Formats: sequence, C-alpha cells, structure tokens
Amino acid sequence: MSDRSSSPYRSPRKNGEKGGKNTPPAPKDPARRAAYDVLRAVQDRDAYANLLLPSMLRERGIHGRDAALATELTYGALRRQGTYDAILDACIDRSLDSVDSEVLPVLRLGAHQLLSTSIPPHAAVSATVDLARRVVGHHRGRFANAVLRKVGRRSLEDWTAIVAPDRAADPVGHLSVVHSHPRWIVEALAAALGEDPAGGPAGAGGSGAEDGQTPPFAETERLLAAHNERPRVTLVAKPGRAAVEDLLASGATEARFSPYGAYLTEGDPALLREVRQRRAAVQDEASQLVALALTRVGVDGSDARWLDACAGPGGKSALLGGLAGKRDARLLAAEVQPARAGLVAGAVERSPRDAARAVVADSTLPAWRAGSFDRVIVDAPCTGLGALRRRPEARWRRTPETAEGLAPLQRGLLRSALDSTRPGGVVAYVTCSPHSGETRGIVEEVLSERGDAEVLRAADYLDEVPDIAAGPGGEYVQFWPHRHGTDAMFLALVRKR
Ligand SMILES: C[S@@+](CC[C@H](N)C(=O)[O-])C[C@H]1O[C@@H](n2cnc3c(N)ncnc32)[C@H](O)[C@@H]1O
Repeated sequence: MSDRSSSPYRSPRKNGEKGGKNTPPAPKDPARRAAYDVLRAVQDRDAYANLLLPSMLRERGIHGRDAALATELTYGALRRQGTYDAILDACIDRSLDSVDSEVLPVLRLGAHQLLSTSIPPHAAVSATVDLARRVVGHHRGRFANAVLRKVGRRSLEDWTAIVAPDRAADPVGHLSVVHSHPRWIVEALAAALGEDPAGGPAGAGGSGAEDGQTPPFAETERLLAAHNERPRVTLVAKPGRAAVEDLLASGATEARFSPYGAYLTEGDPALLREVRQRRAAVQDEASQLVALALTRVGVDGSDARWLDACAGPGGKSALLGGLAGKRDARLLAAEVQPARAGLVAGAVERSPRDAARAVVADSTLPAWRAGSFDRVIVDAPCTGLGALRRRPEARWRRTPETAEGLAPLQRGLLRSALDSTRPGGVVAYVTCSPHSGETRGIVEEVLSERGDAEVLRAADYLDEVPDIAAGPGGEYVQFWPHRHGTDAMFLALVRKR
C-alpha cells in the first residue's frame, strides 16, 4: 500500500525545481511528522505501519538518521501503546478516551521519546509540542506540553509500578500493562506456553511460584518482552537461484538453523543485489523451516506433485519451488486473491526447471482431482499473533473474535488439503500464530472427523532446532521469538493413509 493519494506531501523536488503554488513546504521535523502521519493512518484508516512507513519515507525523501528516528518513534509508540496509554491516563484529569483523536498520537510519540529513548527530556518535550502546534494548533499544543511535562517526571519503571495492577493479585493485568499487550492476548499466549491464565500451575511447565524463585508467567513475560524488541532481518537464498554464501559475501551472517537463511544486521535488504534480482528475499527463519520440514518427510512412491494451497504472497512457494525443481517435482502455488497470486508468480519466477506455477484458485473448492498431490502445505490465514514483533499495530487490531471467525476457513482448508493428497502423501498445516484455537484445535477437530490421516511427530523433521516440540504428546512444532529468535510459527505434519 503506498497511500500516495492521501499524502499531504508530494515527492521531493528535483534540484533547482520550484514548488508550485499548491506544493506544501517540506515539514520542519520530517521524522516526527512522518511518525505522526503513520500513527494517524493506522488509527483512522487501519493502515499497516510496516507497509506505509517505508513508502512514506521514500516519497518524502527522508533518509539516514531522520528515517531511523521516524522508524523508532512509529514502531515504539505502536508497540508500547498499552503502557503509554495507562501512563497518559494517569497524567490527565479526564479519561484518555475523551482526548481528541488528533492529539492522542502526539502524546504517544512524546511518551515514547521521554520513557524509552535517550533523547534528552527537554528536547523530547519541545520537539513534540512543536509538532502538536503544527498539526493540531496552539491551544492543544499547550495541553500536550502540560501532559508531557507530567509524563517526564518519572522513569518508565516508576510509572509502571504506579499504573500496572499488582502482579500477585492480577498477573495477567500486570503483564498486560507492563509489556503492552491486550489482556486476551496475554491469556492466549500464556495458555499456548502451558502457563495457566487462571494464575495457578498448569501441570508440567506450569506457572506457579511455589519454589519462591520463578515468578508466575515467567516464560510468558519473556515472550511479551520479545514482542517489543526490533526483530532482526532474516533473508532466504532461494534454492537453485542463490547460495547462502552469496548473502554472506554481501555482508549477512549465517543463520542459526536454516540452511537457506542469513541474518542482515544492518542496511536496507531491498538494496542487496540478490534481493533486487529476486534470487533472495526477506523471510523469517521459522517460515523457511516449516516449509523445509514438509520436504523432509519420506513418501513411498511418486514424489512429483506438490501443492501450496495458500500461497500469497509467495514466500514459502519460492522456497518450495526451488526444492521441487532440484527433485524434478512440480509445485502448484494456489492463491484465492488475484492480486496476491500475481505476487506469487513474481516470487516463483525462474524457479529451477520452471518447477513452480502460480494460479488463482480457491483451495477449499479445488479445481484439481482428489488425491492429486504427494505433498501439500496449508499456510492458513490466521490472526498473525506469531508475528507481533513485525506488525506493531496488530495486537491492538485483533480480537478474540478474529480467531473464532477464521476457524471455519482454517478447517475447510485443512480438510480440502487432506482430500487433495494421495494415500501415503503428507500435509503440513502451518499458522503464524501459536493460539491453540487456530493451531492444534483445528488439527484435532479435523482429524477427529476422519479415519484416513495421522499426525506425525513434526519435531523429528527439524532436529537441528531445540525446544520446538509442542502439544500433549510433543507431536506438533511451535517456534517462539524468545526461544528461537523467530516468529511463533506452528507446524503439524499429517500423513494421509
Ligand atoms: C498466511 S498467508 C500465506 C503466506 C504464504 N504461504 C507465504 O509464505 O508467503 C494465507 C494466504 O491464503 C490465502 N487464502 C485465503 N483463503 C484461501 C483459499 N480459500 N484458497 C486459496 N488461498 C486462500 C490468503 O489470501 C493469503 O494470501
């Protein structure tokens, strides 16, 4: 999404070119202004910060330190919004809900600078009040000044000690405010980690503090804290098109687990030659590994026809297409949305032996015959609770109903994937979420309806990765940001009988 149409700014002028009568002057403090405009777009029209911010920075010609500051302020204010709102609420006589929606983003940006950056407090307040005067006028600038001066009187730790519920009395409420997540997400993540949301120990790995050493929800807390850290950029070298060594030669470092992965510690990945040539791409390491696991399961007989049933935008298809080409297999990459199918076509372009083909198709109503495929991956649409590090506003946008609403589609896609697989073939069911309602809940429900499928121990196919076995018998795989430095991807491998 480039959001060009709604931008108040035009592209930067070329050297010597005069601005027209209607061209607004360049903003005085471009970094803070860009951060404010993104927060407004996220709040007012459900924009995605990770898509809008880079295009806005390009469009406005914001580079270097200003771009870094805009990114830090935007992502920081969105990630920490829950904590900052609790603090701002304590600094305002009336309820925060009654504060003008144009002013609220200014206050959040100011709170982030004061509480979580090394910007000197006087500079943080004066620059933010200046921004407020320009975007919402002098009167509300004075209000912002008064509120931010109160915020700046205490550190983040001192403020959270005041505004967060007591940890012993309300551990979920405490973590929710301190680590800035909605309550229901804290509960869902704690449950997925085996730490009982009701506050008591939950069997093995439970959250009780009986030993006097481990506070309740200790692992949940590590996960929530990881969601507020900036994730590293992970690249994938598309098999048959680039080698990890090419990425290392361009300054990346070897990935911990994926044989196709590399970490980029600095610089813009879009500027890398291999990425520009589409021989490499940005892809989380767990996304690489769940696709790889599908290719590692032994299948007797034919291994020539692979299906990606939910392919858009094509990250896993590109990896699978490369691996299919090496084995002389063919990958059909199906995607229901035509625009996203176009992205898939670009991602799989020039797969070795032209092994991959993108099609627009509804995988719940397949146009192919039952039992057509030897290997199928269903990377189902989900809440994305596993990618909260990379999508800073997602935690405020999702609701418990989002997960419930997706379940019928997730079940339909898995049923159809099993129908599309031949006996002896294998299905990978994947989500970028650890929420049990869209992971094992879906797999267990679908498999309980039919006698022609069995769950395999997925961790056996990823034995280079520690601590990933999940589920009652350890049959599933669950990656975690705080354990593996990846997104929280879930994987079930199911053999068709
Ligand atoms: C989680 S994303 C897949 C990500 C992709 N596998 C990758 O690695 O880049 C889920 C995709 O499934 C698509 N989708 C949803 N319902 C579908 C259906 N009935 N048939 C095919 N694709 C569907 C969505 O449009 C979305 O692009």
